[in-house]
Amino acid sequence: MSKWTALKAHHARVADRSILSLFEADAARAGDFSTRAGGLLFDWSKTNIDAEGRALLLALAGASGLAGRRAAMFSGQKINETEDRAVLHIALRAGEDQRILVEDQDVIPGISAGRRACAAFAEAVRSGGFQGQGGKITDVVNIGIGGSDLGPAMAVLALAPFHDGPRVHFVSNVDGAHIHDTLAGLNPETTLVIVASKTFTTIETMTNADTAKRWMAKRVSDPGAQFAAVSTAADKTAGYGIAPERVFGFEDWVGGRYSLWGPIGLALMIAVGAEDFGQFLAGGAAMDQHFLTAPDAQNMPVALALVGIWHNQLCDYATRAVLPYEQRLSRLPAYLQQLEMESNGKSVALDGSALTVQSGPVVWGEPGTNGQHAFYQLIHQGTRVVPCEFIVARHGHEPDLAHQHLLLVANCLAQSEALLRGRSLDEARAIMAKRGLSGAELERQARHRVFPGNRPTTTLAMERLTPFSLGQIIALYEHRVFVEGVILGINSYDQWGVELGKELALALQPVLEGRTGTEGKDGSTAALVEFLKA
Ligand SMILES: O=P(O)(O)OC[C@H]1O[C@](O)(CO)[C@@H](O)[C@@H]1O
Repeated sequence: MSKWTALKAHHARVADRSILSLFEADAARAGDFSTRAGGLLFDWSKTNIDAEGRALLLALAGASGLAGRRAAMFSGQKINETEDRAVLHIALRAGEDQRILVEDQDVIPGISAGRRACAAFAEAVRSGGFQGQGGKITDVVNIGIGGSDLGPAMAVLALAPFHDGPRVHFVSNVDGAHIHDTLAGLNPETTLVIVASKTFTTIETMTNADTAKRWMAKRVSDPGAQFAAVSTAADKTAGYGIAPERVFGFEDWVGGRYSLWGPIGLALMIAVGAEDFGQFLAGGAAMDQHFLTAPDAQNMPVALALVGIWHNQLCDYATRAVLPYEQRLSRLPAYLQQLEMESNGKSVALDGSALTVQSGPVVWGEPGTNGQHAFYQLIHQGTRVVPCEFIVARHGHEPDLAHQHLLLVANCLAQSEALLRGRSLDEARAIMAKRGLSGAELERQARHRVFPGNRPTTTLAMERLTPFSLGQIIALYEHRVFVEGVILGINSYDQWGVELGKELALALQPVLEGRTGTEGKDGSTAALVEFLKA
């Protein structure tokens, strides 16, 4: 029997079981289904996975070649086969004493030199050693999209309590409203623009960079002097007129959505300083060590992946909600959408054959408690089950507002408890009876107040959101995506699915300008062009 078949048979046997019954049968369950790594706690006991299910999932992971693929990634082998590239974001946070070879070349010295160059520039911007035409830099605008935006934007917000540098803004959308509203109120003479693009060809980024240059040129005699670039394409940055000392390069074996750890993190480094950025890297490196050395059964990224596989593949839950009870992680769901969906949203296996399992799930979410007053209604009482992943810290950063943090934590725990327990019809009837209802009206009202419960959740808990713990969490999710991708048998590191839309958008520009016609377009697109063309 294949590992998948065995798992499916097990799932069929336990699918209708109540998760609460697992706690009743095993007093030690919470500890047994919790995984710890460097101060983080991942509680996956509020799922329907039992000891047998876990053993079968671990066997599946083992049989998928996880150990070999992990070793291959960490040793610089070209596991991104469709792009013929190594996958080495882990090298960006590795210590200077490590050696990682790509085609017999140690990549660590180059990474260390790049890190030092970024740190020197970031510190110069922060201290005033680097100035704009109008003096010390007050504002930094990072222009990038996808992996060149979501990571730094998420992390800059997450680490707000550590900011002591200039204000940092992010422009990503080609919608002119984004750059217009961001630049409004900024002083071009004290603004630094970072053009962040791995390829330096992305149309949104290059269009916004041109707009920023024109805005700056109105007040600054040499706008290029207040531009920096982060890219793998040194030839293109030079062509754009940015002096080489402000160009920070990285290698093509760093995928866009995995690039926050290197020069793409420049905006973060300017905001919090090189030392705190180093702590962020240290957190990521600590998670790497854990992932490499902890046995699979005690391995946190593996645990997250097994829960993900169980819910997506066995239970057929098509989405998962990421719900940080931490306002400053409000961009984390968007960041994870790219990380997870661009990585594991594929229909083809490594060998080019059609995938025989589902691709990765839809990832979405919002911070708690806001979500509670918006979409949790469906999570509690809707007909579809949405596995929820809660994230919470023991402490906030506002000692004067500790009572608010306590309320936040109470809400987080209450949600997973409510989703586990639910409320039975009898309990709802008792509540209605207490309110003085009886008969058919009591019955009718009680039915609306039933919570089915038995809805799976996990909770990732930490001491406090710091540069180090943020690094741990981001690396944790990266490795989770890797493990899920290995189990699904796909390449998590290419993204061919983004190409077609880009090509068609380019072709539609002259059609919308009226320079070419709508021949060959489907009826809907042609009609929309007619309606929307300027
Ligand atoms: O950094 P670049 O090359 O501008 O690309 C931005 C983003 O665009 C994508 O290629 C998707 O369109 C992402 O993978 C990438 O993060």
